[in-house]
Amino acid sequence: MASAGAGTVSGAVAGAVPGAGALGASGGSELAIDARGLVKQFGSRRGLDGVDLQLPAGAFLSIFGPNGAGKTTLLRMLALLSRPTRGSLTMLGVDALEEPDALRSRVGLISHKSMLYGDLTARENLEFFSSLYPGGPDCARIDELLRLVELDHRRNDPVRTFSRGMQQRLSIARALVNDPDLVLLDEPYSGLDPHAAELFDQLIDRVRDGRTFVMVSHDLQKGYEMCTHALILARGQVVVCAERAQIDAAAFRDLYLATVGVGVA
Ligand SMILES: Nc1ncnc2c1ncn2[C@@H]1O[C@H](COP(=O)(O)OP(=O)(O)OP(=O)(O)O)[C@@H](O)[C@H]1O
Repeated sequence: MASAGAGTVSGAVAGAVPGAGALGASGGSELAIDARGLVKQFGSRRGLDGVDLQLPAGAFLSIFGPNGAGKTTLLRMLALLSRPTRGSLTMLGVDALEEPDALRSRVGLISHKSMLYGDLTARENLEFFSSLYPGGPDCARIDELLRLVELDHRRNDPVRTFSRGMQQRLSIARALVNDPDLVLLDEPYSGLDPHAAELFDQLIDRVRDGRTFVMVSHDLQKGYEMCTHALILARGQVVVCAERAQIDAAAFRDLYLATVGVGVA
């Protein structure tokens, strides 16, 4: 499965990593993501250049790659914030290009930008985001989430008075307010101190149950440790796509380093 190479990288990868874009989706297992031939054209520049990805439900995929490799472009597509120029994308069994609205409530996004309203309290933020989904605000769930992220005692404080780590915890609650099946993490550790990062780890562990995660990370070691599956992009193409169990850690690091400097499309 190590697939479509990016320039010099493909030679280094060939034969080194098993599998392909199928990520060990064994017969019969449900796919959370089934992307085929995704292309994103920005004028004369190509952000994604034929990306295939088949990810089983319940997996944790870490996406790596140098600056400009296409990680954000791919994540934005999965978050239904951007459409591919070409290709197909099915998520959670739904055609994401034909029926994006049917998917929005099933996908949550946590990025290094908190996407919270500073003048609203923690609770008001969650009520607002909850009200965007069918059924309106779910007060019991909001209370449960505030306890989960250990912000119950700050529920009535404006978010602008929160530390970065606290905002990040609240953004997890925001992303989970609609109980999504697919959670997208865009460099969630960016700007967190070691303690806040540890708390964030614990929170992610506590909300893993049955959900599928996709995380973009520049931290090779952390991203590798957390994932069940790994994807390396360079120049908008898939360089490596494999179950972690199939990847030797040292070889993976070498493969990743080989992409640095060839990522910008
Ligand atoms: N809105 C846009 N308009 C034009 N080009 C874009 C746009 N968004 C992304 N690109 C280009 O697409 C390519 C991939 O960008 P992308 O942001 O996905 O990379 P990335 O892997 O997330 O990089 P980084 O690690 O720096 O965040 C780059 O060449 C970038 O310049």
